[in-house]
Amino acid sequence: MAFSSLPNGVGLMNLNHLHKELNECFNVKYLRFGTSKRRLTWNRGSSSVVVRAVAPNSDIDFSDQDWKQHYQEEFEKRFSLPHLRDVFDLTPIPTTFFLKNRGSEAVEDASRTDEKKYGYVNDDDRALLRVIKFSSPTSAGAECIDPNCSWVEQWVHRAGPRQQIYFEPGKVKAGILTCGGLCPGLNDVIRQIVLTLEIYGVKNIVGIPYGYRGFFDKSLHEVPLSRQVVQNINLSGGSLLGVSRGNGEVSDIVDSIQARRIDMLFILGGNGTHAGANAIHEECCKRKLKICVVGVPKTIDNDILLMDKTFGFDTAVEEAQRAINSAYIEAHSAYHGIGLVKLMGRNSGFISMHASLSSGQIDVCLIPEVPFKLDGPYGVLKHLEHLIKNKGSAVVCVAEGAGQDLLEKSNARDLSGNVVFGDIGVHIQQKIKKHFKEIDVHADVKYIDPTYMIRAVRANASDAILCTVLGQNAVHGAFAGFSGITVGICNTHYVYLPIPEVISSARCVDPNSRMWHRCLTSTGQPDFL
Ligand SMILES: Nc1ncnc2c1ncn2[C@@H]1O[C@H](COP(=O)(O)OP(=O)(O)OP(=O)(O)O)[C@@H](O)[C@H]1O
Ligand SMILES: O=P(O)(O)OC[C@H]1O[C@](O)(CO)[C@@H](O)[C@@H]1O
Ligand SMILES: [Mg+2]
Repeated sequence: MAFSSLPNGVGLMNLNHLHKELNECFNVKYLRFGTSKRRLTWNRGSSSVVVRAVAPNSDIDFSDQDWKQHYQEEFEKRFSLPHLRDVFDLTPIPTTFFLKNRGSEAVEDASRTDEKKYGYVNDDDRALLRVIKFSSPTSAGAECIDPNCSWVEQWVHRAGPRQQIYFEPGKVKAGILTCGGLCPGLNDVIRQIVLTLEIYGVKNIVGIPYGYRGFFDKSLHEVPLSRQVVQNINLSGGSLLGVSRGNGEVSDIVDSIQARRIDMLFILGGNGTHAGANAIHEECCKRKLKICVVGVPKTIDNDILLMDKTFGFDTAVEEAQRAINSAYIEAHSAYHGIGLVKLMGRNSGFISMHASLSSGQIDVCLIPEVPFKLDGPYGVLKHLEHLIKNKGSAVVCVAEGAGQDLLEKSNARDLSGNVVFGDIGVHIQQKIKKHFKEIDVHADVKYIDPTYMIRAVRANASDAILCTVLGQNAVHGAFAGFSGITVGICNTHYVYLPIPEVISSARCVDPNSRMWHRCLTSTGQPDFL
């Protein structure tokens, strides 16, 4: 990815590259200033997703004393939530979701409660997206709009139940699907969506098997869902509904949604799945279908923009830590032991960084966002030599997407079109063995690849709570009439965001952030360049 580097280390992205490398991480240090002129269409098969490109700051005239106001107006537009009212002339009805006194009699007599006034979220409620005021672009992790790094408030929509809804629950058919790779917590989210839908009064709830495939593979059938069916599913990992990768035509998928008479579709998945969800939403708008499409971001990689974290990430880190601990014990117990752990993280090193930090046992953490050399006087191998001599053992953690420039390029793609990476773990293992043989120093290398063990487990307590809130908010969002949105947590508050805003690029570890610097402090590793 080519950046034109500025003297202060700030990178400006070339728009042409965005189209080509949309799935990769950008360390763009200026915040986005989206303009409708700068919309970029991401074509894939028959589907198209509109994402707003990162505009160079030259688009903003900072000499205009009202530039902040213009920026905020533009921001407000970008983050406004698509609503059924944009397409239909609709009159809302009072909600059937009561916050208190949920006994059957109380529901009959809702007038007894004061909840009409309190406890609902107003459409005008907002949460702050950015909470740090950076004084300079050189401050750790600074994301600046203008060269002075001025403070500009950026508000996003608060999630939660509304007092007015746009569907009669008794007439609603709701569908749920899970797509992409597995992730701890999928069952928790499915469960919460079903429970919440039932509380609104929805009776017709179905699961679509194996992600989008369930819409176009005629041999697959809908799974009826109810409180009874989902009661205990959170006790195991995986997805009750199954997952898949692979392309379907968006028009076929919408044909199928239409034929099934689905009114609300809840889509749990990563960036690819969300791109599909947005394409489905746009196609529904085009066909004037009163269907709400609501996403719930799922990725252990934590690579979705703007969110504190995605569900499954905490659990993945906890599991990864166990693998690191085993590698440490092995390395520490062997004469000149070197433990090597490869963790998931296609474009983003969050799992590796956090597992390294939480374990406290890692000497070298390698992530996709930070280039490194294995050979040479400043390379990883030389450092391992030093560690073996001085400490007697070493433990290395490497993310799957790290150091891809050191491997032979392959053009292989998975069924969804994602690049299949070379195995950096095996490569490093071989290089370490070869290096120590060459210098005639004994080294006992133990390689652990816990990849699928990490994401097949059930959610831990903190993820289970996150899943609960996100699942419930997804249902509230659909009843509130929003479509083409996703749910998330920003600065500990729960919000709705337009899908294109969270998938316009992968969220990455910022090598200038405090967290990466903390990781370096903890490992004590040098720059490997
Ligand atoms: N641009 C797109 N338009 C329509 N559908 C898409 C698009 N990109 C991906 N998809 C579909 O989304 C589904 C999931 O995509 P993908 O395999 O990339 O997983 P993901 O959702 O990104 O999850 P993970 O984080 O596990 O990679 C696939 O069925 C794929 O066909
Ligand atoms: O082997 P699969 O199922 O394609 O999934 C692997 C991918 O899943 C991810 O964890 C994303 O969910 C990536 O880090 C990894 O490349
Ligand atoms: Mg993906």
